[in-house]
Amino acid sequence: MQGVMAWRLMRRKAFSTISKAFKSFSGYPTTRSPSLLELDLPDNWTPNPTTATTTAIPHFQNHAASRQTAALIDGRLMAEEIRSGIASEIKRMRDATGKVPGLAVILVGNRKDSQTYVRNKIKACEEVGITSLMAELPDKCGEDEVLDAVLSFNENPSVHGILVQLPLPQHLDEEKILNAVSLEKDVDGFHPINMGNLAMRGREPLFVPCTPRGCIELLLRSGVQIMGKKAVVIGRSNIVGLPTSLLLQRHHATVTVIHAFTKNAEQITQEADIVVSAVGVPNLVRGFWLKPGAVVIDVGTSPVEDPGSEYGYRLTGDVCYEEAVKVVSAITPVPGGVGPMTIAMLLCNTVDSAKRAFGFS
Ligand SMILES: Nc1nc2c(c(=O)[nH]1)N[C@@H](CN(C=O)c1ccc(C(=O)N[C@@H](CCC(=O)O)C(=O)O)cc1)CN2
Repeated sequence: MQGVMAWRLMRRKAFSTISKAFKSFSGYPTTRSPSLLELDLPDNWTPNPTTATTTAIPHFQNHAASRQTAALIDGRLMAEEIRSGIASEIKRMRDATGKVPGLAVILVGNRKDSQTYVRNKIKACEEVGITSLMAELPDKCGEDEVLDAVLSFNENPSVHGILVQLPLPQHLDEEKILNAVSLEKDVDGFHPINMGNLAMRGREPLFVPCTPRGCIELLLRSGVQIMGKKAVVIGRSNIVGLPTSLLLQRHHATVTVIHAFTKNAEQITQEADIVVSAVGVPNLVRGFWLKPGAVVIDVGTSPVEDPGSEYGYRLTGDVCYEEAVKVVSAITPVPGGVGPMTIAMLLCNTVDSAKRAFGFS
């Protein structure tokens, strides 16, 4: 009896010590485990100091000698086909319902790249028959102004898709703003509930994020079998790496995610049948990282100085293209691979949303 009492006393004391320890982490409710959730470290990749032209790698040289050349996965062409299908679908919708889909875009600040992407999205909408609305806000605007724009588009029945162009200026709370987008109109698929449904088995997200959906479409339309394959996703961002890894799992691949803290990234990637890279580090993935015959989807698009080109720079992927083409069986180019598919998938998501709203199939 005494033993039981002593054990109970000990247990109560231990519990009180643990809960005190939890409470000492300011801001953490006691139901959360700090050791599990606190380690949010940025992925600061160290760019590869070598380039394709300066370092010879024996493994790569072997393949270079065999002059194997990969098939090009043409994202521009596929996106064009998809856009033409969408245009017909919208015509059918307009004929049947008298209505067309509407997309609202929120652009904050004056980043040149974001302005270009938004311009291209609006042009793509026009071409297929989607009505577009735009809220352009200055770099220094307050969070309330952005939230007001989101809320007014949430209420607008002629808007079926809302997107907030990322990245937002630093002073704005991205999480709060993205959470404010109506789940039914979140055509980027960035809402945490949508992402949660994407992650869970047996659940269906309302929208699949555009770039990850584009990556899978590129694979499927190229006849690449995903089921049972080893896939490596390089990068774990919320908008590309994470949802792409979830989608590949949904297609029954065995997925490994590589990030800035991964040891032996090269060896892990060497085993993959499918490699999707989305870190934005030019030429990070060298030819010798890749398994002969693998399929590569390169999401990275970094501007790299190039005095010889028209604008003084050229867009470069994460994968060293000149080396990779001699090793793999198929690869997306940069530009002209994933980028155009991102916009095509945005149009698809907007049409899907309008169909749901109109009860049209
Ligand atoms: N709200 C969002 N913000 C951002 C997303 C997104 O999906 N939703 N993705 C990226 C940017 N992006 C779309 O917004 C995007 C990037 C690149 C391309 C593209 O077509 N690239 C071309 C090259 C274009 C050029 O020459 O400059 C290519 O790869 O061929 C389209 C869309 C971050 N923000």
